[in-house]
Amino acid sequence: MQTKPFRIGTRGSPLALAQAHETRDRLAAAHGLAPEMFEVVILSTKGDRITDRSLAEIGGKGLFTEEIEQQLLSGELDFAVHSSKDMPTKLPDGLCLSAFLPREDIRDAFIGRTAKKLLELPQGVTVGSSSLRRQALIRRLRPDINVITYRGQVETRLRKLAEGQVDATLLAYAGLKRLGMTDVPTELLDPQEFPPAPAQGAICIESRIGDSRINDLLAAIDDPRTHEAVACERGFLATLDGSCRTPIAGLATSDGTHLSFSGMILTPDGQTHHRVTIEGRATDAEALGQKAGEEIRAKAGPGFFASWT
Ligand SMILES: NCc1[nH]cc(CCC(=O)O)c1CC(=O)O
Repeated sequence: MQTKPFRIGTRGSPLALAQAHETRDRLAAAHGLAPEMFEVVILSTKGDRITDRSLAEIGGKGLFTEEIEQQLLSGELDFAVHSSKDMPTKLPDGLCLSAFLPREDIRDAFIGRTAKKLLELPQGVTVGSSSLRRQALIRRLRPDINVITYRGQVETRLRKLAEGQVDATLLAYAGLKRLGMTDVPTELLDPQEFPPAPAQGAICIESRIGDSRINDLLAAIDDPRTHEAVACERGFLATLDGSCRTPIAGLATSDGTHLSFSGMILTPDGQTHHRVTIEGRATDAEALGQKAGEEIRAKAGPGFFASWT
């Protein structure tokens, strides 16, 4: 029997902590354990420390996970909680994403200081976003807008907005909901026009491959439909993106038997885009995502990526 608390690794941002606490509470409930049986261990990552440059510039997504993964591999942590969206498609040897919590709302939220909607912004105003996908989607719908790179925790971004550094920004509605900030968005964007990032809104748990004691514990809170959807979206991402420099959107839904996916890639200026849709069996989720990736790559042609990467 487990006597020492399980050690859960997480970043220290308010959103990361909310996600770790939700995971702890679900595990405690599923197994009839006291919350004290789970110790939340906060780690600072390079991605948290460097906030003045875009992620693509400083080396991509691994920056939010490196330190945590080292401690998983060395056995100092039992498992780690992340936003699936922040996870590189290739994990270090020995680690896997073993469970996904039921997905939150997948939509992007628009937060306008003056205009309440993206299409109602006056000509030429400034919108802040650090996401290549959001930048390209904004430029596609509003080529007149000045999009600037804008990083930091949710709270920092909202403060910069309130101070007038930008006229509007975009954030994942899922994160705002988890922080209890449902009144912050002034518009929720239509996922057809403004499709989310692969894996947006899904919390995942990373653990050691073959650690059956921990993986059995985690299996009790895995949501299979979210797991399948995210596997498909990550398959799509992995097929397309080695560099983190391509604006990519993708969303799958699974009913447990059937899965449908739609994906989109854009040029950074938003002036060219391609879409793909695919349907199939939920058990083939990852392969379907990869197939969609191959199809959209063929549609776009070699010149598409060569034009800026
Ligand atoms: N890269 C930051 C990040 N990673 C996950 C979320 C939101 C929560 C989620 O998508 O699960 C955010 C902030 C944002 O995009 O607004």
